Amino acid sequence: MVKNEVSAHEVSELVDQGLLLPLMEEFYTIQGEGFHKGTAAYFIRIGGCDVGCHWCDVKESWNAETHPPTEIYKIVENAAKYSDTIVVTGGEPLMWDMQPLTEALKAKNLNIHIETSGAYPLTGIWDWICLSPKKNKLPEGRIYDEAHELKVIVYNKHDLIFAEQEAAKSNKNCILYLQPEWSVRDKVTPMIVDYVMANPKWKVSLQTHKYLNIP
Ligand SMILES: C[S@@+](CC[C@H](N)C(=O)[O-])C[C@H]1O[C@@H](n2cnc3c(N)ncnc32)[C@H](O)[C@@H]1O
Ligand SMILES: Nc1nc2[nH]cc(C(=O)O)c2c(=O)[nH]1
Ligand code: SF4
Ligand SMILES: [Mg+2]
Repeated sequence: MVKNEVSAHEVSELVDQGLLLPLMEEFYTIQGEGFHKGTAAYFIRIGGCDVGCHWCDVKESWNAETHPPTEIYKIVENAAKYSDTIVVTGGEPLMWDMQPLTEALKAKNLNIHIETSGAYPLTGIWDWICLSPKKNKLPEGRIYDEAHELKVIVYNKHDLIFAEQEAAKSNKNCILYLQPEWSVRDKVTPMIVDYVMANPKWKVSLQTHKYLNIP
């Protein structure tokens, strides 16, 4: 091995420690969904997810092996140039230890948000947690107490029952959103509208970036 070159074993240890993360993409855009929709933010998309939502709109993220292990300090240095609001998403970011990345972002005084299914234990320091639970791999533990918003994706009417079950587990300040699954939006959006008018503790969330044709 050439001097300074890191072995595959060392890479995997650094990934385990959260010092390298499989980076799929990063982009500056407008947060399209949920409470912070309309706010400019820099997105960091970390690869790897085994939750398996059949309608997932980023299936290319699932296989972590296809995304290069990237030094968190490079990610942070770059992110800080664009925005003071950073959204960490994936893939499922909580598959990895988020403590080092979020500490490094905080050292730059950035606001850090996460988009997560909660399928893995909560790590990291967050200013905003968007929990989007999935039936196939339910969240566990303290994330229900920590989440600022609960965003349930509605693909069919049973998802409204699931949404109520998940809301019952969430903290009392958690803001509740129903978001249409994109491919069936024409069918489920009217159902969500009726449901929110009948049950106004819920709010509608749309994937507004897709209407705006931005990333
Ligand atoms: C791609 S996921 C990545 C973060 C994390 N794995 C999660 O599911 O929360 C980002 C957000 O997009 C939502 N989402 C994914 N596919 C969608 C679709 N087809 N329609 C609507 N929302 C979708 C997820 O529920 C989540 O809130
Ligand atoms: N503009 C924009 N807003 C988003 N909100 C959550 C997203 C995600 O994929 O996590 C997302 C995304 O991919 N783009
Ligand atoms: S948990 Fe998130 S990234 Fe994983 S499959 Fe579901 S929507 Fe996609
Ligand atoms: Mg998205």
